Amino acid sequence: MTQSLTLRRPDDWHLHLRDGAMLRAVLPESARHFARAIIMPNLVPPVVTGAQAASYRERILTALPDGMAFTPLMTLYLTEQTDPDDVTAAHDSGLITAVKLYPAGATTNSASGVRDFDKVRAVLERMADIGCPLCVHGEVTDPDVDIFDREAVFIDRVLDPIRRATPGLRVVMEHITTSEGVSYVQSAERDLAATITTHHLIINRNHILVGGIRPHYYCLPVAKRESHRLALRKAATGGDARFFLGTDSAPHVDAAKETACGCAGCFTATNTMALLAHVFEEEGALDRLEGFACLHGPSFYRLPPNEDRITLTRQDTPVTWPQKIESGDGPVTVFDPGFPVHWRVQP
Ligand SMILES: NC(=O)N[C@@H](CC(=O)O)C(=O)O
Ligand SMILES: [Zn+2]
Ligand SMILES: [Zn+2]
Repeated sequence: MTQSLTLRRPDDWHLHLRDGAMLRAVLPESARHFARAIIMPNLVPPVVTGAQAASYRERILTALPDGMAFTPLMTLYLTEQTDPDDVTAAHDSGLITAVKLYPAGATTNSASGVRDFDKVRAVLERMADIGCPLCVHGEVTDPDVDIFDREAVFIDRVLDPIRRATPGLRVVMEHITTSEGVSYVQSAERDLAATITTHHLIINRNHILVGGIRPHYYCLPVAKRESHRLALRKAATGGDARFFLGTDSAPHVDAAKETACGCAGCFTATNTMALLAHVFEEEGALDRLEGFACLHGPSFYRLPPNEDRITLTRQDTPVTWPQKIESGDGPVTVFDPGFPVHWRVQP
């Protein structure tokens, strides 16, 4: 029996497109299914000013193949030197949708991130005034904190103090990976939401480490134990509008992943919607996929939902997708869930 599911066209509220040849290779993978995406600014060098965001936006639009529609929602990379007036101008003109906070050293290309949170206080206050959301990579970088505890410790030591000190600041905890992250978001009546990735609904830390080390499952925040994965599944499929899709699709060429010190990031743009249909079906929540992938994000960002539709169909034989995308600098491995998937997005 063929089952089908029609949804509003989804958006991706956390996406890495990179630049140059990699941008040209991965952009169609997202634009094929997604109408809009929040574009992460962690290029080398990062997208720090409004002028840099404007030129990155142009490069994305230039890389978009003819006939494809896609709206990049730009972000600025917050540094200790960020000028509140530049943020205001970029936000008021509609150029940027959010500002991204990376604790210095927390993840890929985060060296210019924030070390001393007092130094960004004025920018955060300005963002609260103008209604510009802050997207947060929520991990402490303190070497004494175990990598599996870094998200929970960040909430207590950094995020909650920032939110208390900056009433009205609208915050998205990006790519949450823990039950503590879920509970923290649920504890806030307003001004707080979280993105959840596709891969964190599928893998736990055993998938990375048992039976051999799997570099393509290594991302940051690193996948946690099974109880956390289950908490994320419950949050994503539970219908709560504070949780929405941010794939964190983060391409790295295989040579940078399959090496002694491999980069963090899972590339899921190609098969995310099929995988989400699988996950939501398993949870008996197919009717809530549209909320998670198409409605809750626009509602938080105060944007209209997309008017056009996509259709997912379920077929008896497992679907296939390319195992790798050629990037110009080498192949990028597409996330492999490790189980057969029967859903596909109708072309
Ligand atoms: N998620 C990752 O593991 N990597 C991201 C950075 C990030 O989102 O933290 C990347 O840019 O590769
Ligand atoms: Zn991150
Ligand atoms: Zn990311």
